[in-house]
This record gives sequence, structure tokens and C-alpha cells, in this order.
Amino acid sequence: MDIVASLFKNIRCSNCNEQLKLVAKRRKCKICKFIFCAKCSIKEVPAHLGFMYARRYCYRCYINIKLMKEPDSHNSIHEEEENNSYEILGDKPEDGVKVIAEAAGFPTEEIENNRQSIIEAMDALVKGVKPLPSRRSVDRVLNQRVQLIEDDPNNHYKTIRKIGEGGSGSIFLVEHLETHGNFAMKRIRIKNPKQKNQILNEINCTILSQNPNVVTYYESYLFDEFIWIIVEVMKTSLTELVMDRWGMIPEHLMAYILKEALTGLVNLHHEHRIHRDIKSDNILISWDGKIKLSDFGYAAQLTTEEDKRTTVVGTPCWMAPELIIGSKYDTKVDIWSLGIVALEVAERDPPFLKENPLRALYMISNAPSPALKKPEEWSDEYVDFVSLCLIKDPDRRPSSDELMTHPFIQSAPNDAGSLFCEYFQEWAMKRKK
Ligand SMILES: Nc1ncnc2c1ncn2[C@@H]1O[C@H](COP(=O)(O)OP(=O)(O)OP(=O)(O)O)[C@@H](O)[C@H]1O
Repeated sequence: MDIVASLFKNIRCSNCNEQLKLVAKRRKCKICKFIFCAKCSIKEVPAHLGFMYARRYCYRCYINIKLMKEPDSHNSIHEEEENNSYEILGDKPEDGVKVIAEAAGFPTEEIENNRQSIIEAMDALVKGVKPLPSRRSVDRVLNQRVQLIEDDPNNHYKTIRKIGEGGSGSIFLVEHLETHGNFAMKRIRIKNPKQKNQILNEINCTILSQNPNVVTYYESYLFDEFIWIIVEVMKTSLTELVMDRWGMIPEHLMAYILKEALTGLVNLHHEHRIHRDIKSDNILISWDGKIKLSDFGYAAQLTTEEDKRTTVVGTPCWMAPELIIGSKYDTKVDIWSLGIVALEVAERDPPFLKENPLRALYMISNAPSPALKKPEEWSDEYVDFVSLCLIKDPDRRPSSDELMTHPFIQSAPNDAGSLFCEYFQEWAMKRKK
């Protein structure tokens, strides 16, 4: 809409009033919606302001965000910018959070009741959604990163036992001969060049996606028709916890699990990367109760040249309808899959698990969205969270950023990490016996 508007109307920079003819030469502030020319917004403001970060805020709104975060250290900017800022935002300068939240359309009551969540959401926005990278820049980064060590991994690691089996290979618990540290080693046989590229893609995406909610990558070996990927060893997968639990996982711990998985997705989606195989098997739990995403075998990087995907990949029961029907899709497919994980955590199995995969795919794209079987047993927030993730129309389905502010995700208590750790260790000990 903006692009069409800017092509057919005489749009002027909100700051210097210069007429903007080229779409690429103007920027629209996420908060006040004013349009600035790129030249003017950079020239006029100090280097650390302007459309820095994700190039989504004009310098005035950005100053307000800075004020909100660090009121003491920015007093001088506050005084200097006071009039200008609020001329644009149309409010009094006492409360930066309120001004920005109102400009973003939050009702007053919600701003008062959910102030902390709004601050967190703003914080996430300030961290920024990066502009799409070009295919060339992605390839350049990847070429620099991937290094396959051409040596026998057995010269460096001792295999202790097998801990997992996937469609592409086996996973072993190994000990590093020098440091005696334990790691997980995924061994994949190279069947053909196409599959080798897929494995390289998995390694690339794992490396590029490193964050506290993604399993840590260490190194990879190429030896004897196999590629060996060394990553952090985790205790178990969410599937095992869900299948083997005693009774229900308390809802506040479910909120913690889903919040951590969602945080991993937020980081991926900010980089315009899609996981495409989110399911409980690929959400792993460490001994100290950390929740991390793994298995980037199907992950894809969106670029300026390819900002949507059409390839049909994933695991049937977790696949989003738009992906199944071959439409163009983006990061929202991961949100659908997370909704299915939310159902798994509550009900053990994803919908249509007992169906033949083809029937499951048909049902996902043709039947109404799946939902909790007994909604009365769950909080309204949980039921709502699941139903939002499972909205069939991806344009109406919330993004990972938006879901971070959802009341269910926010209901995870501050000490949820240690509460979950206690719960999980007790579960692991009982399971051993
Ligand atoms: N780092 C790890 N630490 C502990 N266990 C792991 C680790 N990575 C994987 N596993 C176990 O191995 C299983 C299979 O791993 P993974 O999903 O990476 O294999 P895959 O061949 O890609 O599987 P898929 O069939 O899902 O594509 C996981 O579900 C998990 O139980």
C-alpha cells in the first residue's frame, strides 16, 4: 500500500519536506507513521539515533524509546527534544512508555495493567527486525563460516552410546578426548551431492542461528562418507517429557516451555530465517531445565530475492496449511507448528497423528483449525494462545514478536526457569528408576 501510494502520489519528507519520488529513498517510522527521506533522517541526527537499528523509527520516536529505557542518562536529550517529539506524538512528555504505547494503538487500560509487557515488546522492537539480506550477502557469510574438518572424528572423540535416531542419521553421546567434556555427535551418511548440500545447509543455519534458545554448535567433520556434527548434549527431547510424564505438566511450566521455544523463534525470525520443522522432537531440554531448538535440517533463509518460500518440507502433523497447499509462506509456518506443540504439551499427541500422513495433510488444510479437546480444563489464556497460533490464514496469525506479549506467555513466573528445573530433574530421576 505504501509503495503504491509513494509511486502515485507526491510524498514529501515529514522533516525537510523534500518530494520523494523513489520508493527506496524514503523510510516510514513504525511508531508515528511519518515518512522521512533517508538522506535527511541520517544527516540531521547524531550517529546513534535516526533510523539506526532496524531503520524502523524516526529519530524522535527513537529518542522516546531511549528515554523510556534510560531516563537519567538522557535528560539533556529529553529537554532538547521535548517539544518536537510530542508535537508528532501528540501527548505530554511525562511518560514515554504511555506516549509510544498510545501511538501504537494500546488502550489506556491495557497500558496501565500491562506496562511491563509493553516495555518488553518495545525492547524487542528496538532490538529490531533486520531488513531482508540479499542472497549474495547470505552466501558470503556462509562461505566464511562452514568449515568441515577433514579428519577422523574418532581421533578427537570417544563414542559413549547412541542417544537418538532421526530420519537423516544417528546421534551419539561422545566424550572429547582432550577436555573430557561430553557432546552430542550427529552422524549423517552422504548419499549424493544434493543431500550433502542439505547437510551443509543444516550446519550453516545452526551456526547462523546461535542464541541461548538454540543448541550450541561446536564443529563438524567430513570423513569416510559421513558428516559428523558436534553440538551441545541435551538431556532429552520435549516429546519424551510429554509422553512419559506423570499427570499433567502444570500450566505455568507449560508457559515457560512455550515461552522459551518462542524466544528461540523470535531470534530466528528477526534474522528472516524459518525453522520449518518445529515439533516436540526438535525442542530439547538440558539437565538444568533450559529449552532449546535443534535440527535445522529444513531451515531456510529468506532474502530480498526470495522473501517467501514454496517448497513443501516439514513433518506432516506439524505443517502449516499454507505450506501444505503450496502457497507462498514465511516465518508464520513456525507459529502454526508451535501451536501444534502447545497441543502436544497438553494432550500428548498432535492432531491427526494416527491418520495416514496424506490424510493428515489433507485434514490440516481442509478441516477447521485444531483446538484443545477439553478447553474447560485449561485457562482462557492458554486456549486463546493455542487458537491464535492455529489461525489458518497466515496474515491473521500473529508473529513471534506479537506472541511474546500474549498473556499466556507472560504468565510464566519470573522464577519459572528454576521451578521447571526442579520439576524436570525430579522427572528424570523417577524415570531412571
Ligand atoms: N544435542 C542433542 N542432545 C541430546 N539428544 C539429541 C541431540 N540432538 C538430537 N538428539 C536426539 O536425537 C533425536 C533425533 O535428532 P535430530 O532431530 O537432530 O535428527 P534428524 O535426523 O534430523 O531427525 P528428523 O527425522 O526429525 O529430521 C532427537 O529427537 C533427540 O531425541
